[in-house]
Amino acid sequence: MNPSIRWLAGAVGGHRTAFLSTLAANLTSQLALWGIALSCAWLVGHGSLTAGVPAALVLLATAAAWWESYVAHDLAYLVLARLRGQAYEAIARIAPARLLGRRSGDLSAVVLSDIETLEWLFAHTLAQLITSFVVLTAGTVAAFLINPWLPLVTLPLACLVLTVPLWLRRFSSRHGSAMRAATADLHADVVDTVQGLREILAFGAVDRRRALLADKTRRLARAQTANAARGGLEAALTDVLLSTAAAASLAVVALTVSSPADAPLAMVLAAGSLAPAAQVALLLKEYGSLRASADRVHTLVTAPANVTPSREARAEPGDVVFEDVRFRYTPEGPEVLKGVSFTIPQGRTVALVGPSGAGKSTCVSLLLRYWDPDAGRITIGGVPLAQASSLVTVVPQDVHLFAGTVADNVRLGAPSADVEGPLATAQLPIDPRTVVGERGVALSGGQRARVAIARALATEAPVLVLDEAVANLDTSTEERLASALEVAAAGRTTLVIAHRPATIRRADHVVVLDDGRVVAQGTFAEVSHWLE
Ligand SMILES: Nc1ncnc2c1ncn2[C@@H]1O[C@H](COP(=O)(O)OP(=O)(O)OP(=O)(O)O)[C@@H](O)[C@H]1O
Repeated sequence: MNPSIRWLAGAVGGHRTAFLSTLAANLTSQLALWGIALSCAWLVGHGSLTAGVPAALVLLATAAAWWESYVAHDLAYLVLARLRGQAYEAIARIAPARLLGRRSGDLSAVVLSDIETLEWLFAHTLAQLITSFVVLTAGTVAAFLINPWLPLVTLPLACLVLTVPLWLRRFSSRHGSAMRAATADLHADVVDTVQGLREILAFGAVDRRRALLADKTRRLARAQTANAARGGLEAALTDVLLSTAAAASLAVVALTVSSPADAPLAMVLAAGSLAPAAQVALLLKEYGSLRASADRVHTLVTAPANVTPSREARAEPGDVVFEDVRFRYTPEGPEVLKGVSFTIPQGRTVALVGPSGAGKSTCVSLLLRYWDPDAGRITIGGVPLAQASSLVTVVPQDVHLFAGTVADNVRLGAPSADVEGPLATAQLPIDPRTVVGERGVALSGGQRARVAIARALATEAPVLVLDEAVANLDTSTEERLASALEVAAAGRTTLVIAHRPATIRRADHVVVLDDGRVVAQGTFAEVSHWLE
């Protein structure tokens, strides 16, 4: 069995009772259906059984089918909920490092559509496969007891039917992967289009975008057509084999059953071993797409973390120290930080400056523990960052606001924090109940930046990272904000990345980075010739 499918089948282990209920209900329903056919066949042949037996079995089969549908879907959605939780944890664990290589639409396709596809595995496949094999075995044994010739014909043909999905398995896997990949690709482009709608309209790119989406839709349609054509071929082959088996069974019954009264029963017993084989073939028709989805979910959920797990100790505020920090984004990529050392004394502000690509944002990413350094270390108050990362908060360069109110966004890192105080410090005179719209579209760029500042202040973390936080503001707002930040930074250990001389001048200490190295540090006056 494919390792991803095996891993997913193992996920059912946490819901053993629901799985056993599904199995029992499916078995009861299948055996009751078989019993209906057998009792009716007996009735037709002998006329001695009362109609009460098939009627009771009909009731039993109906109740069991209803119960099975209920518990199978209960089981499926329990497992899907757990998988979604695992996918979310994986995204949190690997973000943002590994996510940088993936498109957000592709990621949401894994979390939404791939996991949803697996519903078929949990609600309609696992228990049903076991039941089909039980009914197949019982049917073959019963047929052997009544007429030893019957299984000699039906069993080889039933086994042949079971192998039909295997004949085309290579194609099924290929079609399934192509279909899931095309779905995810289209999903990613739709999400990208919706997110960038304003730019698309502003730059008159609607037609080109529509053509791109139409192209991706055609690619998906081609993958679906190929998959459906293979499914049709599988169904046709299965039908040919089943028809051959039915005709052969009829011949065996005609040649070997002496009493006409036993003939209907013999035919039903023959069908008893063929029907489960047909059901297995039908269930496995979706194998390719299930496998592709399982692979994608498995890859995400088992992706290793970028950083060692945090072990928050009772870290106290103190100096933030970078000691000979070295880092590269990928093992084969260039070294981006080549032994960076500097200190941000407790309660002071350090400005990190340097040309584009010098490694300033990388230092911030390491301080926020998106990645761990390859060598060297970062400490706060002498404690390794892994035990002190809750002391750090950030005002990022690209602010993301969630749909909701200003207060919801300010409280992102501190759910019970006071909102008015941080908003006042960030100099944002706004009603905290104001709805910000998706990604904060209802606010101006300057307002969004100030919500981000209030959000960072609300956490009361003693180490503050400002990544070009004033980039979105006009000159007068920037000046007001800069003075507000000075108040906020008082008592906090602050690292500012800024290109503006005014911001750099206000810092207590300036660290100049170039090509991943600290090339100078000191007061603004001491390093000013590096900044020209
Ligand atoms: N996710 C990434 N994967 C691979 N390389 C990266 C990644 N992020 C940044 N880099 C590379 O690392 C180097 C340092 O980038 P960084 O963003 O830290 O520079 P910076 O000084 O902040 O630049 P800027 O002022 O333009 O923002 C650059 O060469 C950049 O191309």
